[in-house]
Amino acid sequence: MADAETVMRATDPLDLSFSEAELEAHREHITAFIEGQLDAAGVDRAVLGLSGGIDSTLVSHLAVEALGRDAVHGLVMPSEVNAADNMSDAERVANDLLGIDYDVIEINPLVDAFLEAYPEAEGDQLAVGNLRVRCRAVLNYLVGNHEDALVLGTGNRSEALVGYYTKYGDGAVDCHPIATLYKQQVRQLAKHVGVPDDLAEKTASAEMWAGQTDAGEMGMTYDTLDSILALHIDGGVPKDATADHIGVPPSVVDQVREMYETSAHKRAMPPGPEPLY
Ligand SMILES: Nc1ncnc2c1ncn2[C@@H]1O[C@H](COP(=O)(O)OP(=O)(O)OC[C@H]2O[C@@H]([n+]3cccc(C(=O)O)c3)[C@H](O)[C@@H]2O)[C@@H](O)[C@H]1O
Ligand SMILES: Nc1ncnc2c1ncn2[C@@H]1O[C@H](COP(=O)(O)OP(=O)(O)OP(=O)(O)O)[C@@H](O)[C@H]1O
Ligand SMILES: [Mg+2]
Repeated sequence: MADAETVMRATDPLDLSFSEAELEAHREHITAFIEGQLDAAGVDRAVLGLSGGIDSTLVSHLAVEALGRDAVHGLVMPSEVNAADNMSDAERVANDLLGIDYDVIEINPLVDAFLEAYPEAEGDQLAVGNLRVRCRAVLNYLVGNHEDALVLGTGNRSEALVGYYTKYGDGAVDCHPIATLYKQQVRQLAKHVGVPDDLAEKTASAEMWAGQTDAGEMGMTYDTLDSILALHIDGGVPKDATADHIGVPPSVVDQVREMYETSAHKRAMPPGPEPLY
């Protein structure tokens, strides 16, 4: 077991790679966190969406380590825009890797019902994509209420810092077990705990519409994003020095800062006015 003294953070803020001791420490830290969250809530079950992507694969794996396979319920929730191989990967994770109970729930009828109620949004790619994500959140909480289970989030530090998630969609959860990890560290930890490489190295996609990739939409890879977040946003290194260090134009650093600033509302409780009295 790694203790605090053997787990030294890298001194180079650009070096986001963990040592084996650090990976083991994160594994223990996160499993203890999951267990602690359930204990504090007085429940002994957890539910989460399984997309076949690496974030949900890692969180479900760590949840099973923390709670045991009988305590974790997976929901595979395909829509018409999900790639079939991602949905079969999600079932592979539930069946072969973890051996947990899971349901496959098609969300198209739910999405269609909303669009029948409000046809004006039909064809609005982002609004309908967010609707798909929020339909899954409703199902997570339906199961969570019914089974007395907490809803586990799968958001990582990279997504949280730039608001790359749907407010009250995949952001609607009871806790965020991998919130401290940049995306590339999610992949490292996944490999460390035994997730097969083909899953750990998969191209990240929100799958809110057909063919969407995170890197395509954000206009940069997670490696670039992570480096800018670590140096400039978390590390306080000035824009030009960050751009030089990473080898990107300063405008890319500006873009990340703008995403960070305009998504501040997603990282805060909804505000109300100060008390009048
Ligand atoms: N300043 C402000 N103060 C308070 N609230 C503010 C606000 N600005 C917007 N808002 C509210 O926030 C809403 C916009 O936020 P939101 O509804 O989330 O929508 P939005 O941020 O526009 O879109 C979600 C983004 O996250 C990405 N995503 C979503 C889901 C999963 C993943 C993934 O990686 O798997 C990625 C998706 O591809 C897209 O780029 C506005 O309609 C408004 O209601
Ligand atoms: N089709 C789906 N079925 C069930 N849950 C889903 C589905 N699509 C998305 N989710 C849930 O929404 C979360 C956010 O999606 P996101 O794409 O950020 O993560 P991921 O798919 O696990 O990993 P990656 O970012 O590498 O694609 C997922 O981790 C999962 O919990
Ligand atoms: Mg995904």
